[in-house]
Amino acid sequence: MTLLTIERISMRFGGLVAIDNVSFDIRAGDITAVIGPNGAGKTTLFNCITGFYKPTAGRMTLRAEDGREFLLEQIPGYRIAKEARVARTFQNIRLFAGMSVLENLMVAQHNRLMKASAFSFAGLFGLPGFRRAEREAVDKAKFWLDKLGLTAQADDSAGSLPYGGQRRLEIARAMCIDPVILCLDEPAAGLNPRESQELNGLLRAIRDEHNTSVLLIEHDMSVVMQISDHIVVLDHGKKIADGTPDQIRSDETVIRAYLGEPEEEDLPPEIAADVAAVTGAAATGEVRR
Ligand SMILES: Nc1ncnc2c1ncn2[C@@H]1O[C@H](COP(=O)(O)OP(=O)(O)OP(=O)(O)O)[C@@H](O)[C@H]1O
Repeated sequence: MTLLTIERISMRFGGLVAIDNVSFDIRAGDITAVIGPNGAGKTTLFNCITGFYKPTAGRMTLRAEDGREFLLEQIPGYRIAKEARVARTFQNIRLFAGMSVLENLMVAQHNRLMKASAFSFAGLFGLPGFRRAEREAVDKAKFWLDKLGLTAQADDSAGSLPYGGQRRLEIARAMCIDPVILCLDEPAAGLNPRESQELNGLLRAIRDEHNTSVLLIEHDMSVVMQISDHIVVLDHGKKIADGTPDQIRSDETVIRAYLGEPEEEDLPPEIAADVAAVTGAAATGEVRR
């Protein structure tokens, strides 16, 4: 079933066209990756889907399980998280650094708690409905702390967690809104190989056990190729390919976008490794442009 249809989305910044007429579908239950060289428009596309930007043109239709449809380009950003249940993390981590790890997860459930407190009255007097909602919020926070291996740090300040822990906390916070789509902007950035493997397992579990589809931007091709069901490739704001990891690996246009036109000199090792991961070629000096 198609969960989100992106139709002819464009985003201009003055004279610069960051996204140019891009269309694709996100199926329910898939891990979809958006990849492409630097400046391809990945983050801009993410910002459009999650309501941080309003696209200059195009339509994004999210179909909820209950049959409701949300036109994401039309509704205010806060409703995209609250009602359409599209959650995100950021390329540069954005936690409440001075709050505890547990408090960060409680803040994420603020909307639900405010409603249960009848916007303060039931909360002030500790009425049963509010107390139940509060217990459920704590239980949910504890569930995700456990799932992400952060239980022992629950009372530590979020800012004191090591980098990998902060990345996991951002995912836990996003999961506390029970998202239908979890949008992750470079979740493997800065992780070591072990943490990167753990992330793969976590994202598969989120897809398989929590009825949440995953949309990720990622430069780490070992993550993308191992876990994605569907890959969309952008280059200079345009979609140049869309398919399974195997289809993307052998797509000539994608190989050219990463490789450039053939020349004699060797690629720098870090680019050669990226190209090799996309194409399946050996990550050595034999990859040339
Ligand atoms: N707010 C903005 N104002 C002006 N130009 C912008 C803005 N945001 C992005 N751009 C431009 O849009 C283009 C696409 O940028 P974007 O960050 O979406 O690419 P990206 O694929 O995410 O790149 P990277 O992999 O380096 O993060 C770039 O040329 C960028 O400079």
